[in-house]
This record gives sequence, C-alpha cells and structure tokens, in this order.
Amino acid sequence: MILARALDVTRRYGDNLALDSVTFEVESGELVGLLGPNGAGKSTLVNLLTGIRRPTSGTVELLGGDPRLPQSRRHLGVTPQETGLPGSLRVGEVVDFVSAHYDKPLPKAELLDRFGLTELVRRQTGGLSGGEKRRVAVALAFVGRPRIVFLDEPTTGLDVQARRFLWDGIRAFQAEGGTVVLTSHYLEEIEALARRVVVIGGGRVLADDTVDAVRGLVAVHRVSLSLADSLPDLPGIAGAERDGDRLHLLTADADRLVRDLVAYEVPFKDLEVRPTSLEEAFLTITEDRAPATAIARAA
Ligand SMILES: Nc1ncnc2c1ncn2[C@@H]1O[C@H](COP(=O)(O)OP(=O)(O)OP(=O)(O)O)[C@@H](O)[C@H]1O
Repeated sequence: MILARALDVTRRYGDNLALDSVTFEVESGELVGLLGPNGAGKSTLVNLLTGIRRPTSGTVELLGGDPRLPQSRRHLGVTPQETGLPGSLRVGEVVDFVSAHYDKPLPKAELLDRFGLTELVRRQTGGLSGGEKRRVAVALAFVGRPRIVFLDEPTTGLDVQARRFLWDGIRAFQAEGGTVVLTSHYLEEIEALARRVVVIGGGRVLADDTVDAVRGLVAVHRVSLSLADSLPDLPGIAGAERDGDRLHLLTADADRLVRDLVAYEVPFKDLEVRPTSLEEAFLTITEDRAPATAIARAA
C-alpha cells in the first residue's frame, strides 16, 4: 500500500526550479532515505508531501488524500529541518501539549524512554543543548502514533551517542510497522537505517535503489598528484581539475588509474588517493548519467 506519493511533481520558487518532474512513492512499512547535497530539493519534496507547500505542477498524495487536508495529516508525524520549542516549557510539558492533540498518544514515559530523553523531562527546553533540542523535536513527531513520519535531517548536530538513541527510536517505530522517510547528506546515516535510498540532485531523482547499489554509484575516488607536464589521455577519468601544478582526478577505479599512471611513466609526485565527498560524487553522477531516470528504480 502506498502511503505517500509525488507524481511528476515540479516546484518553482520564482525562477528557481527546486524540483523538476519528480516521481516518488513510499510503501507502507518502508524506511526510505532521501540523500542529496545542499539545495538538492530534499526539504522541498518533504514539504510538498507533508502539505507544508503546494507543487507548482504534478500531484502529491498523503495517506490517500491531499496532504493539505487535516484528515490526510491525522496519521502523519513530521520533524522539519528547523524547529522552535517554547523555551520556558519543560520537556514533559511540551510532550503533554503535543499529546493533547491526539486521541491515543504514546504514553509520555514510553516516548521519552524510546528516545533516551527520560532524564530531561523536567528541564526547560530553552536550557537544552542544540543536540538535546533536536532529539526532543524528533521524538515529538512520534507522539501521535503516526503511520508515516518524515524526518528532515534528524541527526544534524548530534554526537555519536545521541545519534544512536535517535536511530534506535526510529528503528523501533519501523519494527512495529511504521513508515519513515528521512533526509540526510550522509549515505552512512541512511545506511544505518534504510535499505532503500533515493538520491536527489538538482531537483531530480538521480537514483532510487538499495543502499549497496547507490554506494557503488557514488564510490568515486579523488586521485591527486603534482605534475608539471600535461597528463596523457588515460581511461576511466570522470573529471579533472588543475590547481597550479596539482592535478585532481575523479575516477570510479582509483587502483586502475594509479596502475595506468605508472605504466605510462607519468612523472607524478605526492600521490594522494581519497574517497570523494558526496557532493563531488553527485556532480559526477549528474554529469555522466543522462537521462537521470535511466538509473531510477523501475516502478
Ligand atoms: N522558500 C524558498 N524560497 C526560495 N527558494 C527556496 C525556498 N526553499 C527552497 N528554495 C530553493 O530550492 C532549492 C532546493 O532547496 P531545498 O531546501 O529543498 O534543498 P535541500 O536538498 O533540502 O537542501 P539542504 O540539504 O541544504 O537542506 C534550493 O535552490 C533552495 O535555495
């Protein structure tokens, strides 16, 4: 059963095309990661599916209806990228306030325990650290026993332990049949929770596949070397950039490139090989894989 769906959705902000003909579906019980660099369109997609914004064209559906209607949103939980908690209220009071909006909210003790917040119950939210506030904000998405939860960068700014508490809470929700969509800049984060990852870049779906498959797609390495001469024409170079006599090469197969450099007797110095950042990998995917939908999962 499909709980959320965007069908050929485009969203513009003035001249800025934030989403370009995106189709995306979430099945009941899935935990899907939306992965992409800054400005890719992840939050825009979440905002459309949760009824915070309207698409410029195309259709969006949440729990079988228009996400802007209250009846469609009744079983929805959301933590946006930025949340404001009322600073003078205690954590327990904020949970009570949100719980009062639902018929059968999760018991407070259970919610706090699930997200490792029990010790903070009497603390005013204004005095919490940034990471503690974030954990409270994420936990609040689960108060009303939602069927589907959207978490926009839930663990930004959290240390390792806090992140694990959140991941455990999210996993427990899914283990009970809950459905989760979360956004992240980090494949590692999505990997910890989800099997399916949808890569968004430049407002388009670049890939919709398992984490393993996407890891293969973005497994681009940067080979840097100092070289005064020009480089011979070597295979497998997806991108090159020169900075003085320093050359940075992007490749999916760094071992082969290094072997070729040696075989061609390229007089390089100070060789360095490292994984690329996700941003660099996305640039490579975007440039090399047209049309982007060719690698999207078959519907
Ligand atoms: N309210 C807005 N007004 C104008 N432009 C917007 C607005 N919201 C988003 N945009 C633009 O739409 C594009 C997509 O932004 P969006 O926030 O959806 O990306 P994102 O993938 O969530 O990025 P990040 O990881 O940085 O949060 C960006 O170019 C952004 O500047």
